[in-house]
Amino acid sequence: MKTTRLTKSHIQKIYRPANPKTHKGTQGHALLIGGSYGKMGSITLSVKAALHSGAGLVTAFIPECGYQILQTVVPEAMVITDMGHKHLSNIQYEIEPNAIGIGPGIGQEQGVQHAFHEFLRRVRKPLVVDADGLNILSQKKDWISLLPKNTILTPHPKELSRLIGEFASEEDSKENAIRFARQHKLILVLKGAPTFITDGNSLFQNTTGNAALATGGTGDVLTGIITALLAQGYEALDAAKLGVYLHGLTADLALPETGTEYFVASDVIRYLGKAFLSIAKSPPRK
Ligand SMILES: NC(=O)C1=CN([C@@H]2O[C@H](COP(=O)(O)OP(=O)(O)OC[C@H]3O[C@@H](n4cnc5c(N)ncnc54)[C@H](O)[C@@H]3O)[C@@H](O)[C@H]2O)[C@@H](O)CC1
Ligand SMILES: Nc1ncnc2c1ncn2[C@@H]1O[C@H](COP(=O)(O)OP(=O)(O)O)[C@@H](O)[C@H]1O
Ligand SMILES: [Mg+2]
Repeated sequence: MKTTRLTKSHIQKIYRPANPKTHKGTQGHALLIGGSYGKMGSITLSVKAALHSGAGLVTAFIPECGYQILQTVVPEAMVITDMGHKHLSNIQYEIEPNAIGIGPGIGQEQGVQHAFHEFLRRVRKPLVVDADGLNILSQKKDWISLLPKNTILTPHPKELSRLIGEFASEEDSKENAIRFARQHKLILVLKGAPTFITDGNSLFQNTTGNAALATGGTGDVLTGIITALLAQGYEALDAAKLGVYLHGLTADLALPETGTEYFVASDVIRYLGKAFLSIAKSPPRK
């Protein structure tokens, strides 16, 4: 399959600057579902990244033990807690988000698997599934059919091999991932160096990013960025392309200032403003 490189001009055709008259009610409501005891950092990073990617409202759905952490670290986010103390057990909420991201830090316990299954049976929104959400799907392959059309999956190579199996070469793995995306009508973000994106019919290769991103939590941040873009009404493939490009661009912009070693996942969020500004064709309108 022909590979299209995601250049700045390709991305500039996707990016839509905010309407000056917009308000938080029209900027999209992103719901991020994740976390467990010892892994609240993952969903906190996703939530923060969504807020810094233009979502008008962001809600976190987390196990009860994360309540104070979330409310303290990210006062801009709203929080709904699960009945489960350390892990998710029953994903129920009364809000109507425009997009949902699920998976970072949730673990794969029985109770979590059950809650995830019940969630999948009901969900009808634009969706991103990452991390342990993908690992659970790998164990329960028949749940893949419950994913809404154009759901975005964001596996790293290990998560991908759990999902579609091991192959002799990266090329074979990519070919099979493309087939998987086509068969299940999903968008796959094949994270790596570089990241590829496919909807099963076309394949895109990202051109941003560097080794500074090789640090825990940068994938959790990507989940928050893409979910926020979906919530703002970007089509799934566009949200994946724009999100992946901006995510890598933060590391490229940071590199001369931070170097590789110093850079952490929070720095992706810190440089998101500069990344958005550098793809804008003109300064933000008043
Ligand atoms: N601060 C936090 O709370 C963090 C929580 N995290 C959560 O921890 C859980 C486990 O996620 P992990 O991804 O760490 O565990 P996994 O077991 O899914 O993946 C780690 C394995 O994948 C391999 N791998 C990763 N990227 C690779 C690449 N580009 N090429 C080849 N191999 C690669 C690693 O070598 C390692 O063997 C998830 O729920 C995740 O969301 C992580 O996101 C890290 C940060
Ligand atoms: N050497 C690298 N060059 C470019 N991007 C990288 C590199 N290493 C990691 N990344 C990016 O960092 C992110 C890591 O995601 P992931 O493995 O899910 O991390 P975590 O689960 O810890 O948040 C992916 O977007 C991946 O493409
Ligand atoms: Mg990850």
